[in-house]
Amino acid sequence: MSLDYPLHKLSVYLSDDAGSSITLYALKQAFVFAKSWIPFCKKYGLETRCPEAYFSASRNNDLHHGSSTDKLTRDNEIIKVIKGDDNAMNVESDKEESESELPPLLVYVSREKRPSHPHHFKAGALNVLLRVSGIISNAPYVLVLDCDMNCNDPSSARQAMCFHLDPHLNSNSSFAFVQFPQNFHNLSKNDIYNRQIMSIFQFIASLNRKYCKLNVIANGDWDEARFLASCVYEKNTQWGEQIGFMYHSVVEDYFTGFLLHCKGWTSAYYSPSKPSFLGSAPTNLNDTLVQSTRWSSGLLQVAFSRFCPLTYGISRMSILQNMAYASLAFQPLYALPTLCFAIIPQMCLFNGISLYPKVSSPWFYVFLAVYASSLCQNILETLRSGGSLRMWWYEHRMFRIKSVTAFLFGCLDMMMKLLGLKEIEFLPTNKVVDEEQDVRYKMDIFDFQTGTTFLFPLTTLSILNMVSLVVGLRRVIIERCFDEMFGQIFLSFMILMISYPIIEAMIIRKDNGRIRTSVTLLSVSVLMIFFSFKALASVLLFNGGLTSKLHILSWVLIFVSEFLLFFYWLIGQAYRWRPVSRTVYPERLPEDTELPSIDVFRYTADPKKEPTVGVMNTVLLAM
Ligand SMILES: O=c1ccn([C@@H]2O[C@H](COP(=O)(O)OP(=O)(O)O[C@H]3O[C@H](CO)[C@@H](O)[C@H](O)[C@H]3O)[C@@H](O)[C@H]2O)c(=O)[nH]1
Ligand SMILES: [Mn+2]
Repeated sequence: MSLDYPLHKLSVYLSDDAGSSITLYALKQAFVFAKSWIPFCKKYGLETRCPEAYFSASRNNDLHHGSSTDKLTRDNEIIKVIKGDDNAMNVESDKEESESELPPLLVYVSREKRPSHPHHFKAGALNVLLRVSGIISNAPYVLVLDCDMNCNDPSSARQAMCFHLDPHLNSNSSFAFVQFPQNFHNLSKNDIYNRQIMSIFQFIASLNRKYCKLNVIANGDWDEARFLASCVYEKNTQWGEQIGFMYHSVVEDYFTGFLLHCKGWTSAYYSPSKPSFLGSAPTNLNDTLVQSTRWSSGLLQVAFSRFCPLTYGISRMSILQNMAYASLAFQPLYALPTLCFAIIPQMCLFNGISLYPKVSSPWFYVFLAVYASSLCQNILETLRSGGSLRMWWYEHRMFRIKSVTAFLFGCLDMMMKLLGLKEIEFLPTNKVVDEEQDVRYKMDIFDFQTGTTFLFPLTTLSILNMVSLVVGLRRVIIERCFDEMFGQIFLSFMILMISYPIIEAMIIRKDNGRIRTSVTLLSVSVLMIFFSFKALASVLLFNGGLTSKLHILSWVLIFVSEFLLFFYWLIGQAYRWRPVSRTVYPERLPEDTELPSIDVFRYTADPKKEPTVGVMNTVLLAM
């Protein structure tokens, strides 16, 4: 609300998927607060206008806390307002202030959700806001902000308008959106979970609106707005398929952007040195992996559909842009080669089978060159973007960890979906910061308080690598076959270096963030069963000939994995071109520019709550 923009041209909509009375109450308080806060910001030219960020920076929390306790005491009244459908509309207006001083229009929307109707998560919430705002303010531009993001630069909307109003950029009215990079306010110096390298950006979309502005506010006729926010409204319509934000995938930002680009819309990527918006990144392993799993499933939903970038996009956009979309869509498949590299060479080392060329052979240097050059490329990129070697190492570690967990579960989700066994869901990330976990994050200590499903692959692979390295080294010393086995020993060693925090958390650590002994025991048992089964099969089924068959199979798998990695590397090259080819810097708008109006969308959801049944309110809080 305190954007540096003509206030009567802004309308702020809050979608509350949790249908929570506290949110509604907080919104009312926010409006009251805004009446004094906005003039205060303007008078003193504050740059940080998100009250929470401002007060935490100045360590003056009194005002903030004062208002929140008052929130709590008046809670019951608000629940009545929310539940009683008839009283839901609540118009508050303060006639004493002159029009230009009034805070922007503020609207609370809690859409109707019923288990029998898919609500399509965030994209569904956005589309409801598109429709409801269409009959209230119907601005030609929309600014979309997640609940865990805040505006860091009050002039951001003006800056974005520079692109939209630029006659050169928008010469044939095909300019759709300006995207800002995701920046976070809660990262630690080294960011062990590596959220910084995130590369999915969205924020401002201007879409054709289907509605013309009705004077809902004056008439007090809310039936239309209620109907638009009801769960039956979209039945047998093109919403989510042709109109609004797209439903096909849980990464609706990626998919909607992809389709807009396919349809010939253009966009700008704008990354000013002072970040325009700041969000909250997950700061523990569990949240990071939950989020990555959702993204992996959502990306594969696109990759394995008729919208696969490599087929659908190839004729509709430039080859580089298409490669960038494709490399993201297929990224979760990294799980497969990564798993092969973490299991097969180690099993072979354990059994004394050599997979890679001898150190003395010239072919060895081909492998070495490929491996070293890809590492060097990554290191250089991290250093060039202002990172350190240590950051590269954390990034590298986190990518491997995600490959064998989140990416893997994304692949499994997708397989179950293809087999019709499961629907993919949008599990919102946790928004509550756990003090203890936060302390560990700031000290670069991993927090392994997460489900066994996520931990099991990590512990099992670490133990497998540990055992095979020890057995392998023993064999090398006894049989003197260092030359043949060097590749595999080196690989196991690297994996163990990457897994160091996992091993430490299994064996040494005693704090709450350690890995539970039960998980370690489970991994050990599964490995023991696996090894004894192999020995048994070798004797009973193959008369001891299993080793040679395994040798061939291992070779094939490693070859396929190397090939897949090369394929990813190749399509991933397009990314490296993107910042250069798409970053444009806006010029300042002339002082007398007539600015268009903007509808600001914010939306929240309660991850722990079941879909709200039957709650449907569109509350006009202020005008
Ligand atoms: O049923 C839902 C689920 C989510 N949300 C909202 O969607 C936003 C994003 O959810 P969050 O839990 O913060 O997920 P993130 O992983 O942080 O979101 C990232 O990934 C999403 C795609 O998966 C993108 O839409 C987001 O812009 C991007 O920040 C939040 O405002 C939620 O309140 C809803 O309104 N309804
Ligand atoms: Mn978020």
